[in-house]
Amino acid sequence: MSIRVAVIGAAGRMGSEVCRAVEAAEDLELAGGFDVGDELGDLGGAHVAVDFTVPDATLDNVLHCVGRGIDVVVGTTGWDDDRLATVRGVLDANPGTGALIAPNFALGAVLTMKFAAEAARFYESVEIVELHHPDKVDAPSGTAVRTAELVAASRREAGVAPAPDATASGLAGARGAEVDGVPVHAVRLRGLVAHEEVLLGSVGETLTIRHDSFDRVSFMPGVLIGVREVGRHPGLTVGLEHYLDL
Ligand SMILES: NC(=O)c1ccc[n+]([C@@H]2O[C@H](COP(=O)([O-])OP(=O)(O)OC[C@H]3O[C@@H](n4cnc5c(N)ncnc54)[C@H](O)[C@@H]3O)[C@@H](O)[C@H]2O)c1
Ligand SMILES: O=C(O)C1=N[C@H](C(=O)O)CCC1
Repeated sequence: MSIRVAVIGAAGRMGSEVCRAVEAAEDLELAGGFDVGDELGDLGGAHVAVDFTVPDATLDNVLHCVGRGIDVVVGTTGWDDDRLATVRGVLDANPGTGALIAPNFALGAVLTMKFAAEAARFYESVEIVELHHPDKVDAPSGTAVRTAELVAASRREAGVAPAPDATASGLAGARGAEVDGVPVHAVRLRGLVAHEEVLLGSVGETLTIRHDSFDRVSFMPGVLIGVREVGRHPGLTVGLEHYLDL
């Protein structure tokens, strides 16, 4: 039996790509595409809904799906602990339903986060540069925020001292935004899609871990893994790495 998939945000850059990927997959069936102004209802009888919308809309969409027992795969950014706790609460009331929320479905981006967290305890300094297309509405990227959190957790656990920084004066923003003590710098440039560099340094050496998504098709293998696996993972999962045995 094929998995029926609804796409919320279907008219957008990611949503339209997901519709194409679902239609091209033999084991999946597109139950419907939904965008602003559409009544979600039972999402066309979908087993799984995929949400690529905007940070302001995604929580309501997820609650709508989970409240009806529809598994949901979410790529939209803008999640924080309070919003995740709200989702957990609704999932507790709907046992058996699964939600996967992942800031990045590109397999290389997932590996970059993993490698960066692994490397972070060995270096004095770490900073993150994320580079995206200029139509992106949030900064820094959800991926960079998650990378910084994982890096910071790894350094905390290993007892690494804060990175050295003698800056005593400067223009606001020149040192980026601090996420969990890690400076994150956001570039918006026409021609880019989604890119991230994690820069690590100690005396006499640096290590740069870089990932580039040149095309939104790069996110589709990960999205389809999410769609196929979410039914086997009841409750809330944050990050595709948990479906990849990483
Ligand atoms: N997790 C990942 O791998 C990944 C990859 C790329 C983008 N993203 C994130 O996905 C999100 C969407 O990115 P995009 O480039 O496709 O944006 P986009 O602006 O091209 O598309 C968003 C779509 O959502 C629709 N929308 C807005 N509010 C809605 C609502 N209430 N109900 C239904 N549809 C609604 C918009 O009309 C639009 O068509 C962003 O948060 C982005 O950061 C995540
Ligand atoms: O294009 C976007 O917008 C992207 N958003 C995600 C993020 O904020 O991390 C993932 C990469 C592309």
